[in-house]
Amino acid sequence: MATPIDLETIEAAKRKAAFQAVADHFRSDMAFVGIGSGSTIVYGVEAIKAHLAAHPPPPGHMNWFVPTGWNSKKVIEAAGLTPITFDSVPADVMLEVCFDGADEVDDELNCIKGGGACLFQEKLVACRTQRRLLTQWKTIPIEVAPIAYQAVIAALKGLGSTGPVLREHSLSKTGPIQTDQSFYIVDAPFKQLLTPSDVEAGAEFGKDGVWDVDTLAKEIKKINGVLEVGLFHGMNGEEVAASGVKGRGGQKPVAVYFGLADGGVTVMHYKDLKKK
Ligand SMILES: O=C[C@H](O)[C@H](O)[C@H](O)COP(=O)(O)O
Repeated sequence: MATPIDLETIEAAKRKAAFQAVADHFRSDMAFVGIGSGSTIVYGVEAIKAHLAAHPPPPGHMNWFVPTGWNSKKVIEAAGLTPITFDSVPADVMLEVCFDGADEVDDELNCIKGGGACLFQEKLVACRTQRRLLTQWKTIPIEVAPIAYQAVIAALKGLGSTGPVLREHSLSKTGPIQTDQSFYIVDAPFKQLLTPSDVEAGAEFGKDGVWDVDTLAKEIKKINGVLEVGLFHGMNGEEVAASGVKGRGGQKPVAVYFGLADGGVTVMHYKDLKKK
């Protein structure tokens, strides 16, 4: 049996990955930077703070950090950085970069996010970002209107999810957990998702609960009462820009930084995947 990795090693690996992502992609002269949610991003913010201390921004220059939820804002503030709400970012401005964590990442950089109940605002910010960097449950978190959760669960079963459940506090008498939008989270297990390459290679989907990432994300978004789905798929911000669309980012990251138990960091960059 494999030896379980202790918590200290996991945290050290997350921290190292976050620091490397920041070293590779953050600059002190950036104006708007997205900050995701979760435990890994705490290290990302620590790295940004250290970077700014060592390389102060040009005189008079402001670095604005766009949080993806309440907790994310608190992490920014605790580091002495300046948060700005998503709706205060001028409409014609793109965020230069966004750092975030993920629950799962596949070989094509599709991600599952929402393990900590943050996904709607993360997707809002992602879709306004040129470059997203991620540091690393086969269940898919889905943010739903409280009044509709039972209907959503029934619809998810119709799509083939085996046992979607409403996420509750560990102390269940306190009820369902609520998101930053005061919505609920339904966790929906599905069979292993197919990637776009699997589909190109002819794999069948759409029956017996077998889906590809793109189609399943769209099908779940169509269910009445669903605000957002924790599948981050499709194009990344650089691909969107290259397609000629302005003022919009992409859901997928341009790179993922995996912290390893041996102290190393593995980087998956989308351009390298394309060369394969
Ligand atoms: O809902 C939470 C967010 O999507 C997080 O970014 C994701 O769960 C990864 O979190 P962590 O960095 O704690 O693994």
